[in-house]
Amino acid sequence: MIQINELTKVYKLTKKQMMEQKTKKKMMKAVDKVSLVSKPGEIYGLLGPNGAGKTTVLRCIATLLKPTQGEISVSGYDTVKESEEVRKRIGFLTNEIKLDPQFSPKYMFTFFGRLHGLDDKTIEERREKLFAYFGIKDFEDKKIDELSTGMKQKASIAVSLVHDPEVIIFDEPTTGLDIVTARSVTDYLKMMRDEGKTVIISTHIMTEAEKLCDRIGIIIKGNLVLEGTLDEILNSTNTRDLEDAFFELYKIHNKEGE
Ligand SMILES: Nc1ncnc2c1ncn2[C@@H]1O[C@H](COP(=O)(O)OP(=O)(O)OP(=O)(O)O)[C@@H](O)[C@H]1O
Repeated sequence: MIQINELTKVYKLTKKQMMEQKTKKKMMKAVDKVSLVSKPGEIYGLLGPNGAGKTTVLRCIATLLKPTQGEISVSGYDTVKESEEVRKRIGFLTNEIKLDPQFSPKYMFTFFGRLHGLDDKTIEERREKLFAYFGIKDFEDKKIDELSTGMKQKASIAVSLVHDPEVIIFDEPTTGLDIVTARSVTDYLKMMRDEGKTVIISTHIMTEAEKLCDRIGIIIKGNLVLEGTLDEILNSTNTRDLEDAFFELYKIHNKEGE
């Protein structure tokens, strides 16, 4: 279970960032009082456009960023005060975390397994299962550097699951993957959901959110503007699909200067 209570994250901008973003403001509020609950046995999807704050929310849950205000608990542990306990229980995937290019998927899997305190037999069993499922065996001994984007993503996913975490936090898990590989990832997420794990993902792909997520939170400019099952979202926006619902909300919540 993930419980987020009024999470606000403000970034201090460097001079370079101020120039790039053409702003005189020294602070940037990326997430504004977001509250949500992601439950075991459910896939929660954070859906939003580029820069909406999805990665920031997921990084705060994963203890990589400290909230400016608000609290987050994962399986009852506070992400700031009990970050070690949280880290033991989560599998985190993000595009920005790269596997060491010099090593192979097999080496990285064993390395992270040992880091989590697993014995070699358990690591081997998990590797067999995950590498077979994601079709990693054919390239398990190749250097990460020599792998395609899809192969790297598959290896990163397997490594993030080495300790069989109860909470899965995946930032845009299918970005850059072909349709076959993307389906194997979303099927795996469903399997973990059905095993009773807590799964939260971010996406900007409407069909993925529609098909995969049990509940969807729509985030625009750092605000969680609507949350619910697909049916609840369509009912409350009086629309027929998620894309239409999203644009209805976008018109209201993306006004300049807000
Ligand atoms: N380290 C940082 N310093 C300053 N600003 C940042 C930093 N990280 C993110 N931001 C800004 O915070 C806002 C939210 O970014 P975030 O990456 O959380 O959005 P996102 O919804 O994940 O976007 P995307 O879909 O493009 O990955 C953006 O305006 C971004 O430029």
